[in-house]
Amino acid sequence: MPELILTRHGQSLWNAENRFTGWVDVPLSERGRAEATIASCKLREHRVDVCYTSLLFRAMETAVICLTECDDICGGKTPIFKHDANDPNWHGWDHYNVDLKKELPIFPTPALDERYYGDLQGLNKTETAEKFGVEQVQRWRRSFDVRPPGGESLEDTMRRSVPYFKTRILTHIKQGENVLISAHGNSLRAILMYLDDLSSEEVVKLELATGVPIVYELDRTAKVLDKEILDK
Ligand SMILES: O=C(O)[C@@H](CO)OP(=O)(O)O
Repeated sequence: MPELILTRHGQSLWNAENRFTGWVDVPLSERGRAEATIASCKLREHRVDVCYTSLLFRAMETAVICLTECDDICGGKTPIFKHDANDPNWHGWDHYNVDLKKELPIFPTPALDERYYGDLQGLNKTETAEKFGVEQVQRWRRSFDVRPPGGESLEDTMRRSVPYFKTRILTHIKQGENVLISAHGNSLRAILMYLDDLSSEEVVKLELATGVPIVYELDRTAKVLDKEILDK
């Protein structure tokens, strides 16, 4: 049965500093790279045919580490970035290998970018809670439909991530291929909300750890059969 592996990127430099990040393109910390390496080892027994990431470097770094640190995951294929994510058959200047069957395509797409955090981007989360109150900041961070000032709600993020997930990414699952997605706390919360059929009240409690793969087994109609969180 096809597998769908979702991984939030490893710890970033701003996760370590407890700062709102959103669309700011912050790289992984040393610990984040170690988390991605551990994720790669945990996925040793799994095989990936195609990978999707956001356009943000921390998700790309995590994808590359996952696919190359323990390269059994690629089943002998070479991971290659495909820079036109809207064209599933795109072969531009990346196409140096004559045998397409030896490529493991990685599609970066803005549909999987983190929620845009608006005016909060760059601010320290604890200081922001002291200024605006813990409950208000928690509403901005975790509620389904409340927007942080100038930013996106989870619902807004879901409007771009879930249609792309359904029309583009699930197509691979329906063809029997295994997919790795490397993305962000909130773009993945939106996709998990869809996969696990969570209500807007339930999603408030959903927290995703950095660098921990979640493996779904689906059937060819994309119905979820099993789910395992590789947090041990
Ligand atoms: O800062 C961010 O972009 C996100 C994820 O790190 O934070 P939060 O935990 O508030 O969703």
